[in-house]
Amino acid sequence: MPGLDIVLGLSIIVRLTEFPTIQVVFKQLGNAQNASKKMAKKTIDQVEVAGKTVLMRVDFNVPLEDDQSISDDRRIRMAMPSIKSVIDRGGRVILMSHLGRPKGEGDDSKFSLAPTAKRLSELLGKPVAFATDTVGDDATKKAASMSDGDVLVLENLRFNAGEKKGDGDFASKLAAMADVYCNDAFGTCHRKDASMVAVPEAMAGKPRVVGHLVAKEIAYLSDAISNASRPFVAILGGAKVSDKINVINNLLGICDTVMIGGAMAYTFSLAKGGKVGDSLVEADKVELAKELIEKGGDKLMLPVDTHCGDAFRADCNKQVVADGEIPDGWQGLDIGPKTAKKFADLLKNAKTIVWNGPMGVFEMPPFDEGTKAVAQAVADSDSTSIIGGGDSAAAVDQLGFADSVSHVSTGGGASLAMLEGKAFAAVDLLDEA
Ligand SMILES: Nc1ncnc2c1ncn2[C@@H]1O[C@H](COP(=O)(O)OP(=O)(O)O)[C@@H](O)[C@H]1O
Ligand SMILES: O=C(OP(=O)(O)O)[C@H](O)COP(=O)(O)O
Repeated sequence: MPGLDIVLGLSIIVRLTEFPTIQVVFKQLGNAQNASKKMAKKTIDQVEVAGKTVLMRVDFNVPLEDDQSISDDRRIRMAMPSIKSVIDRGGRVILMSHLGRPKGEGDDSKFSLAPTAKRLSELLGKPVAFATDTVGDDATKKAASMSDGDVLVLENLRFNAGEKKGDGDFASKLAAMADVYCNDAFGTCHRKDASMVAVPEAMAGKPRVVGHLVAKEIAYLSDAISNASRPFVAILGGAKVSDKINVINNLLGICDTVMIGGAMAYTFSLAKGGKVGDSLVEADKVELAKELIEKGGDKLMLPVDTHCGDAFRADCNKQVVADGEIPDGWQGLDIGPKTAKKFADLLKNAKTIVWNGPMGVFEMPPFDEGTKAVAQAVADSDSTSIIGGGDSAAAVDQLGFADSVSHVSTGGGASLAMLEGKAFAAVDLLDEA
């Protein structure tokens, strides 16, 4: 049986097969009364799978190029131990995931999971079947004709409106395909989508377990967060502004400093009465941003300058302007050099760093410079550093910093939710060991 190393703290390493019960401690920092909540979840290695079908929720929400090739396959590679654990023991695996946020209108084919099935087949060195739907004729037929050791990837769960709604009927159809449920989608553990909650609920009475990746991420993050040394800095960036702006309030109560870069910075510029041109903003979060500026004081570090372009293209005209002075027709695409230096200077002395979201459009040089400067500062610091998120992981890989940080997590929003001390309903309902 393949082993899995779980790093507990910074020095103790145990093998999952020798220590199959995951003891997870969630502890909200700075809140002694909240103490800790322990749980021990059954893992995929503890279930008899020979001749059985395992319905495994994975997070194959990978970054794609315009031609739909995968620019970073970390999330697929990280799901391999659980997949191999099942097929090596004579089980069958049906993989389900979402990719992106398809709107269900127009052509959503760019959100197809077909490229991930192809990549998985290359990694496994064996054919992987792909169903062009999730609970329709193709999936049902292909699931019914599987042999032991086979792997089938279903099309994007979010092509069905029932996924985001947590629809019971959709969940029952997925649940009917399998004998065992496995959650190995760490990046999606903070969601209550049908595949995360309603499907395991519909499979009550059958084994419902966590996979290697979920076990490893939760063990590492809960330990690193609950034993965090100070100064403790959170860095937030990226493009999921409405998701992440809501966590800042809690992070201000937990961390010593919260740094803001990426697209979220422009909602704060607006809140300060600045000009943001065509930058990405969330107009309905401006009032919240005002409150956060007031509450955060010096703890909340905002950009002082921005690198902007006159179009969302690498070959656009570019200039650096002071924060809040972006001209009409221009958009902020990265933090500016003064901000990068300010952030780097503070990060030098940090002892714990949790980072989610690139500082700018790192896929489009030179708008990768802010992310690179912050990554360099994290690498140079003497800290426990955790970088989470599909695009953030791609950024550190692409910019060559993946080996310089303590932990690259497959979940951005999920690692922030853990930092906030939030419980995961999608994990809580699974079987105790
Ligand atoms: N100023 C900006 N304007 C537009 N997009 C941005 C900006 N800064 C960062 N981004 C984009 O944010 C994306 C990543 O956002 P997000 O999904 O929130 O991160 P993660 O996947 O790491 O959680 C990247 O594709 C990056 O190009
Ligand atoms: O990429 C993800 O989250 P992340 O960008 O916070 O790491 C997960 O796949 C969850 O996707 P969602 O935020 O569209 O639910």
